[in-house]
Amino acid sequence: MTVCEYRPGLEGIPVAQSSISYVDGQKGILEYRGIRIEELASHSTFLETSYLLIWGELPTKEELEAFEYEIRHRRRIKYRIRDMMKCFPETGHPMDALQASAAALGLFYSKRALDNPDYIREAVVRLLAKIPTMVAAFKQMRKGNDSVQPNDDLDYSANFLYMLNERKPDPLAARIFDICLTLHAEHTMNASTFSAMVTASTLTDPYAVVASAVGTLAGPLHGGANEEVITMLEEIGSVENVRSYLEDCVQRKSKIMGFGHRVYKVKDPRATILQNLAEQLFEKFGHDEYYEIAVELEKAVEEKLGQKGIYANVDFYSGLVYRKLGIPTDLFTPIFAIARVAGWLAHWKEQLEENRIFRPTQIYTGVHSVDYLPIEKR
Ligand SMILES: CC(=O)SCCNC(=O)CCNC(=O)[C@H](O)C(C)(C)COP(=O)(O)OP(=O)(O)OC[C@H]1O[C@@H](n2cnc3c(N)ncnc32)[C@H](O)[C@@H]1OP(=O)(O)O
Ligand SMILES: O=C([O-])CC(=O)C(=O)O
Repeated sequence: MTVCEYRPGLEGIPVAQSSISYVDGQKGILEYRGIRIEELASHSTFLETSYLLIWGELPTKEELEAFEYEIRHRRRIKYRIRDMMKCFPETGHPMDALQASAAALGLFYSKRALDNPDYIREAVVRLLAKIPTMVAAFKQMRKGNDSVQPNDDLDYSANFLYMLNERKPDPLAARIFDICLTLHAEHTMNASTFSAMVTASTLTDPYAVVASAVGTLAGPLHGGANEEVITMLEEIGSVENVRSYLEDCVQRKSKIMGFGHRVYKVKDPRATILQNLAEQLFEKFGHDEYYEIAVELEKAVEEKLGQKGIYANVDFYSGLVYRKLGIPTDLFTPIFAIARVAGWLAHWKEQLEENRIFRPTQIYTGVHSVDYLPIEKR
């Protein structure tokens, strides 16, 4: 066996063979199953893209209709899960609520049959269907309200916005939200997907797989950055303050949220699409004062840090889109999770096809043969 050198963060070390997605970080290319993200954003829907990611091919009309139908009729969550969520502290973060609720699904659907394609499909449908309902339910319950029941007349994205805001969304808003989900659905071996795969490799249930991935996505270096971007734009406050804010960050060696990526060394192609979506929303629903600050910050970061390959990533403009859709800031990362469930499940399914438990090694840096010191002598 070849022993590799230690690389912090496993940088550049392949941990799987996968045919799900591809990134060229120098050229700014992202493909799902070989199809460019720009194509999918223009022509596909989130559920069609999820099918593509999970089953490897675009569905026929009949396959897509059947998939959408199954999901539409699995959106409701059990009253016991709703009751459990009512007991969550209302000040708790929605990502923690989502992680707990996703894990709780395992209590209800505990019979595992990982070698049965029907079981896999059932779990995929259930998770894609119920995760948005859980996110919307917590949003209502933390205000002391009952959750809004799913509306069977509405498609996936329109229904989520409906459950969130208690009114049918504008069609453009729903379409733009759906594109956001497509953009966030998958991204090769990112931290939360790796977490999902490590969990999957023990042959545990898919709810545990998704719950561990949600916990990993929550951090500010990963999916949690979309929320932090808005906090940062608030802190900057005006276009005039952008350059001094950036200088200060560089001096303090603190990270500018929504910039930098392990793989992309140019602007993330999804950031370009998200910026365009934000502009479409501003045109129809009015401007956002933070947009000019964001554009100026992107320009300043490019000038200052572009030579180090630090450019806007997917988390930089997404928050500006969600704000215009009336979504509270602390729901931005749960929305990322709603989308990334598709990618996590695609990798779960792929992992099961040729599973080996993840068990890397470590380089021990501790001591040996130390005598035990009784407590009174320490
Ligand atoms: C969905 C997603 O997960 S997209 C990423 C979302 N995360 C963020 O936006 C948080 C801010 N960005 C970051 O923290 C990083 O760019 C990461 C975590 C995304 C990638 O990290 P890594 O590949 O490990 O890069 P690392 O953190 O080692 O940075 C390499 C160099 O670039 C600098 N750098 C990287 N990102 C940034 C940033 N956002 N702001 C300022 N400097 C940065 C580092 O300080 C480091 O500089 P040095 O070599 O002079 O010490
Ligand atoms: O790929 C990564 O490291 C981070 C990620 O999930 C993404 O960019 O969507």
